[in-house]
Amino acid sequence: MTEPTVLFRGTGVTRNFGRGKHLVEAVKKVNFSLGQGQITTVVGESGSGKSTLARMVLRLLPTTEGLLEFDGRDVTTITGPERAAYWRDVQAVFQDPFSSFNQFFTVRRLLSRSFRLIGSAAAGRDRMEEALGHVGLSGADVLDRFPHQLSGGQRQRVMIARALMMRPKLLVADEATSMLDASLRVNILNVLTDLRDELGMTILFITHDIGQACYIADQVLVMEQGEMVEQGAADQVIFDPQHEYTRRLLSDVPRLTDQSAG
Ligand SMILES: Nc1ncnc2c1ncn2[C@@H]1O[C@H](COP(=O)(O)OP(=O)(O)OP(=O)(O)O)[C@@H](O)[C@H]1O
Repeated sequence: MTEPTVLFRGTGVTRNFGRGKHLVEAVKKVNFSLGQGQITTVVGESGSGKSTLARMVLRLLPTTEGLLEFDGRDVTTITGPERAAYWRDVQAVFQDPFSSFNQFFTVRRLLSRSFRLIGSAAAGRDRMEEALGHVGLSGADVLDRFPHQLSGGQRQRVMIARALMMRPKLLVADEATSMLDASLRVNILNVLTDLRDELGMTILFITHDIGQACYIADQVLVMEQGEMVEQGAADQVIFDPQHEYTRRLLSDVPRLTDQSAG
């Protein structure tokens, strides 16, 4: 198989919090790349630095050290209009879809807020329908509903649609399925693999659950206490893990090894 084009590359990426006795090295000199059109998952236990890494990729958190390159450009310290443009190309979906919703806004109103970034209301409406279609929802079904009238899975699909309206090149999903029950979780994972297969979307998927990581990933990055202890093609990491920590994570989900995860 030919190597995919690299869309995002992190080199020596480091993030510390606090100092002196209170220093926390949340992410330590991590090197990784995200292949265009691939799903890369970052997996690790709570506190391993996954969200900190995701927030640096999203440029929501400055790096302490290291280089971030997107589409061949150094984006490590971009600010102002350059960063605003970056946030169109790189969109995020977070854990709790409820928290991002104003309970008194319909889905239509929530999604309409992106229109000004798209240019015109007419173009925005087209994109809204298109984006809802990509996540398997129809406007007629959800646009006039309020958040409490949607299931958790529908809410998360609306949030993915909102991100897709910007036609991002990279979608970062940080524990985007962890508040959903198992069947809805698989449904969202399938939405993400469809986005990869149909749109060629590049996805960075963050999870503490190696079962989910393996279910959707092309590439798996394993983090332990701020370090990236293992990375490789999903099959290689699942069936021939090199690091003890990865083996331990995998041993918690024995059924994975017969590829029946879900
Ligand atoms: N703003 C902050 N100030 C101080 N320490 C922080 C901050 N954010 C994260 N940390 C610390 O950095 C380390 C990594 O945290 P991070 O949230 O990135 O881990 P995680 O793998 O995403 O965990 P979880 O799955 O629980 O979200 C932890 O020790 C955490 O306490």
